[in-house]
Amino acid sequence: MIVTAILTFFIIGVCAFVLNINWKTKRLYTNYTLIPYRIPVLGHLLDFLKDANQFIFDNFAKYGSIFTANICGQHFTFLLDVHDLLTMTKNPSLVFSGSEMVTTIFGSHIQEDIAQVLHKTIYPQTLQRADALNALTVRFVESFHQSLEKDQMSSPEEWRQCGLFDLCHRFIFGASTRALFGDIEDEELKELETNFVTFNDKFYVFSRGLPVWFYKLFYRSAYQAREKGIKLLIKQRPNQSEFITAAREFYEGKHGDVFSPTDVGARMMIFFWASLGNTIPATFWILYYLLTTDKGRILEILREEILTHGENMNEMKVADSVINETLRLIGNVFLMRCTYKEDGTTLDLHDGRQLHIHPKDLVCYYPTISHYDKSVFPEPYKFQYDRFLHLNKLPGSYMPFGIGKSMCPGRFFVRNEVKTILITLVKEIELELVDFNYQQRPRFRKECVGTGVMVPDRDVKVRYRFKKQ
Ligand code: HEM
Repeated sequence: MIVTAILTFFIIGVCAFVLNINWKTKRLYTNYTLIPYRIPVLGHLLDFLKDANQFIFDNFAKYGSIFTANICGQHFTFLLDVHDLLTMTKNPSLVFSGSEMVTTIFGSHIQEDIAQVLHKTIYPQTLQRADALNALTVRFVESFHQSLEKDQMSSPEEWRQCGLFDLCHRFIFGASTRALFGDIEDEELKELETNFVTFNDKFYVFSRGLPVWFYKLFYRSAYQAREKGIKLLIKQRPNQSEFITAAREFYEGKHGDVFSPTDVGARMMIFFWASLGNTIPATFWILYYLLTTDKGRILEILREEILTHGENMNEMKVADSVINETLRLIGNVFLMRCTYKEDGTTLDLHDGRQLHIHPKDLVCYYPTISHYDKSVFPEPYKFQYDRFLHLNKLPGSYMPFGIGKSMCPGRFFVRNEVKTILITLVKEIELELVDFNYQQRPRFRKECVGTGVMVPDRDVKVRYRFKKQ
């Protein structure tokens, strides 16, 4: 009798459990796969933190171009066929989902209407308009050369040995920060730099959108570094760029009642990180591929290009192709959208199917999938410096800077920064690898996936010296 009762309870329990899962799965994901997970509450979090790139590629191979992951209760539907991308980005009910993310990463909430003003007015006028971009580039070049001269004076013509990543950091950090934020005293710049490095090292954890208490408890020094950086950026400096001036005026003037000084500092922190966090590793990979491919022959080709066209950056087509090809290989971002419509929204997919997006679920495109698609980019794992040289326009499946409304507004500036460094390298500096061992080459830091560009897991030894003029 007792055995029968226990068995009955057991069977009812199992049925209820199975029915509940099925019901939930059916209700939410008709026709699409919610990937099974073993750990309740966390869902796929650990797989995702360990190696999100592998997680996506594995599930793409297993389930095809649409599947849903559960990360701590948040559903991410990956929509990985490039033919469905425009359906996603052009759907008026889907909006850029960065606001919550930005809140956790930088501690500053950004409302959709403010984001629109930035994208429609401030970014185009101050980072993309030719004369504003030109002025910003000139500031970068001046600052960059000032720091080079200091370095050169310390021991002219001597070889200096360092890490390639460290060198790129030195090339970019001060020059970019001063070009954007104005004349920062050396000491304050140093302080900003220390805090940037600490926060940036753990940036990937902040980008996973976990609750604030988690960061305060487990990532205390990175959290504090962010707060110190925000404090340092509240202050205005002379000669700040048109971009920073316009953004500050917008926050402090029109929205002065909404934004406290700390909020403005946090907004500045977003621009500060955005201008450096991807640029430094991208420059590292560009120089790494130039130094390790074809025994430095591409640097020779670049030298010829620069000698032929002077220093006209718009004419540096080989440099553009090198930058594009590097970003194809290392560009790494999640393009995410969500809907706030109560009944969600439905996407009509290219193959005739429909995908319903529930409110608060995230839809996510991962451009790395198309960057490594051999039907678009033959021999996708190979660095081919001239791959983009013969294309009139960039292919639709190439998007290291994002797509649509939220596309990176700094994409023109970063090209000019890199070209400044390339011009200097071919004209003024000799740079070479030291004891390079291909077996111990840098790989991508697996845990940093999705934050913009892949970060190298180790540095590469180089030496450099200034050429005799
Ligand atoms: C290789 C270097 C860079 C890469 C790969 C890169 C990539 C990106 C990506 C993928 C986004 C988000 C797009 C989206 O989610 O749809 C973004 C946003 C942004 N980037 Fe860049 N970026 C780079 C350099 C820069 C630089 C130098 C600046 C300097 C001003 C900059 C300023 C910004 C800003 C302000 C945003 C936020 C736009 C918003 O308000 O939504 N970026 N970037």
